[in-house]
Amino acid sequence: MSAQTHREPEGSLLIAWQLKGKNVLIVGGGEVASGRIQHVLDAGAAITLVSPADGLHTLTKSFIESSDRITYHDREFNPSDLDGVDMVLTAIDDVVVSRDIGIRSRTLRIPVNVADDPSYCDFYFGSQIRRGPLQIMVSTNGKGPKLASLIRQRIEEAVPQGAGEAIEKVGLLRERLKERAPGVGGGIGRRRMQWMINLCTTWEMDDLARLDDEQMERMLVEGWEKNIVLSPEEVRVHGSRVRSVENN
Ligand SMILES: C[C@@]1(CC(=O)O)c2cc3[nH]c(cc4nc(cc5[nH]c(cc(n2)[C@H]1CCC(=O)O)[C@@](C)(CC(=O)O)[C@@H]5CCC(=O)O)C(CC(=O)O)=C4CCC(=O)O)c(CCC(=O)O)c3CC(=O)O
Ligand SMILES: NC(=O)C1=CN([C@@H]2O[C@H](COP(=O)(O)OP(=O)(O)OC[C@H]3O[C@@H](n4cnc5c(N)ncnc54)[C@H](O)[C@@H]3O)[C@@H](O)[C@H]2O)C=CC1
Repeated sequence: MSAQTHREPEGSLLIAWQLKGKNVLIVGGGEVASGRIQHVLDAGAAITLVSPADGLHTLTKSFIESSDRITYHDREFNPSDLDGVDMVLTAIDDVVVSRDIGIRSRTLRIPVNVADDPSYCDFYFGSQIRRGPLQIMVSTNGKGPKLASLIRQRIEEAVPQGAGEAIEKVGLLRERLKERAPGVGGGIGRRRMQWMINLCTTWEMDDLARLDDEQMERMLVEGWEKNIVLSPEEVRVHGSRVRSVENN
């Protein structure tokens, strides 16, 4: 056994939780809650927001006014707010009520984040970067949130400009490839994956970001069908093949 296996685990599970169409209860409407609202809206969920109107942050107010996915209640938390929700986030300035919500949520087996007490959290937030479908989260597992934020800023500077757009285009191309060559697993799966790997490793991100509809079609008809990956030059200049990568 390696030394690694003897150590107490210090991490948490990093996953991209799919919340589209789910119901999230947010208790509190201050600055921290406004950040939570943004993240949950980005994830496509519906929000029930419970917080007295006199404590609302300006950002929270603007979310309530502009989003049709927020149901707002101008009052304090009530235990029946937990009925039928898929996730609970509390960001209030009352640690007794916070912990009570944490305990009730756990009893009901609803995943909960209590902003002011990590020991009542089933999961933590992290410092996030979003560029289209690209999502990067820095977590220090509760040890140093401010440092997480500073590290995130350094990563932000290092992420290539076209990364979000490149991922968007690769996503579209993968969908079209699966339509053209359907089937799960087996030989076709292996061939599709090798072709995508060759494409992603030989093309610059900026070139991927510039791919248009017609060029994608050419890559599939003249590339995939012949088991090669066309170069950006070949894709842009129809017919004149300059360089291509064999798909093996
Ligand atoms: C455990 C966790 C639970 C959770 O919130 O999910 C948690 C807990 C607590 N934070 C506290 C304080 C601060 N939090 C921030 C900022 C952020 N906090 C975030 C996440 C997390 N904070 C989770 C772990 C994150 C990780 O693992 O790294 C970020 C990353 C994401 C987000 O909130 O969206 C966001 C940065 C977003 C960005 O900039 O990108 C700042 C800095 C600032 O405000 O500028 C301060 C003051 C400075 C400091 O303390 O570092 C306190 C009070 C401590 C006290 O009383 O002393 C607690 C409670 C406690 O620790 O007991
Ligand atoms: N996890 C994190 O990243 C951070 C956590 N915190 C902690 O998070 C908590 C919230 O911070 P802020 O948003 O800055 O506070 P805030 O004071 O701006 O907002 C608190 C909100 O909770 C509402 N509220 C209070 N009691 C309520 C109840 N019983 N039911 C419903 N709503 C209620 C208030 O009306 C207000 O809208 C604080 O305890 C703070 O220490 C602070 C900074 C970062």
